[in-house]
Amino acid sequence: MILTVTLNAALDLTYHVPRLTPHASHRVRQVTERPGGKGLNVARVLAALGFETAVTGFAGGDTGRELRALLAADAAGVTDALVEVSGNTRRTVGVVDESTGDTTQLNEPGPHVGTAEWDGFLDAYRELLHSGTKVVALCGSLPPGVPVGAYAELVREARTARTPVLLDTSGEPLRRGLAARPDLVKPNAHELAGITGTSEPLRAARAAQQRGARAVAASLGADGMLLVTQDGTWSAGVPERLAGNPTGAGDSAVAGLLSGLAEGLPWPDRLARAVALSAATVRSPVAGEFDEQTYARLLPSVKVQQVDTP
Ligand SMILES: O=P(O)(O)OC[C@@]1(O)O[C@H](CO)[C@@H](O)[C@@H]1O
Repeated sequence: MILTVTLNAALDLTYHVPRLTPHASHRVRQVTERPGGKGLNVARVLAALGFETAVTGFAGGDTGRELRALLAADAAGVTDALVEVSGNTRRTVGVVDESTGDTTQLNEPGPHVGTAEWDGFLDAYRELLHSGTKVVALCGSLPPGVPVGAYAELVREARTARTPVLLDTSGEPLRRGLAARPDLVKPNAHELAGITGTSEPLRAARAAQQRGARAVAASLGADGMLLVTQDGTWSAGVPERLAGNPTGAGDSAVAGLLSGLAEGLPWPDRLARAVALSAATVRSPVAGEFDEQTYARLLPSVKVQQVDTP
């Protein structure tokens, strides 16, 4: 089983408008509601690919109930191992400007999580690690009340359980998480620059590796991905530019890397899967889903190149 953790799960609302203009009123052309937050997106993509997948994290209140009902109705069949919290699960709103394809994201902070709730989660997480979890991904922002070192703690628990662990977060939780030595981190270029102070992706990825990650997969938007590991360094991209909604493309990259890790594929094959899934997600109107035909078409055409190490 592949486990994903979303401490700050969300009900994702996506609005499509013909053109987004600040200070103006808009008619929304299309509305979608999905169970979201980064780890839920990763899990939904994995389940659609046929992997046995479970999600944990917090869910609570009316929004939490709605999120869980949507998850249960999803034909792909993600196992719900979310832990109840007293506060209300947040909503996130993505506004897609159809004239440019650009997306504006508005993310609520999430429910306050108390100390007893966090301790209860840790118990549930340990149990999941010891009951059939093959690989685990820790994804997204932290809700208020959860300690800033939470991911570092979850990485350490995974390492104690000898479960390979991937971390996808940003800022101080990422900085602290790195020091706990996760097997893989997946920052985007902005997040990577934020923690290393360098905007050149290769130098920044190596700096993140020196801070503790065994491997670093940096997503570089339309420029594809860069992967720095102890066995080699590779870059990969798709041979065409795709227009669409990029929200969730990074989560699909995580799904590609995780599935390859679970299957024991060589690093270049994991990277190819991540890049093709990420691009196919841009062609889907909402996060956590990908266009299957685009994925099947792109996967054989992904160019993975070894990067010479000086
Ligand atoms: O606030 P976070 O946890 O950083 O990000 C949450 C979020 O914006 O990320 C996903 C796209 O990656 C959306 O589905 C989701 O709601």
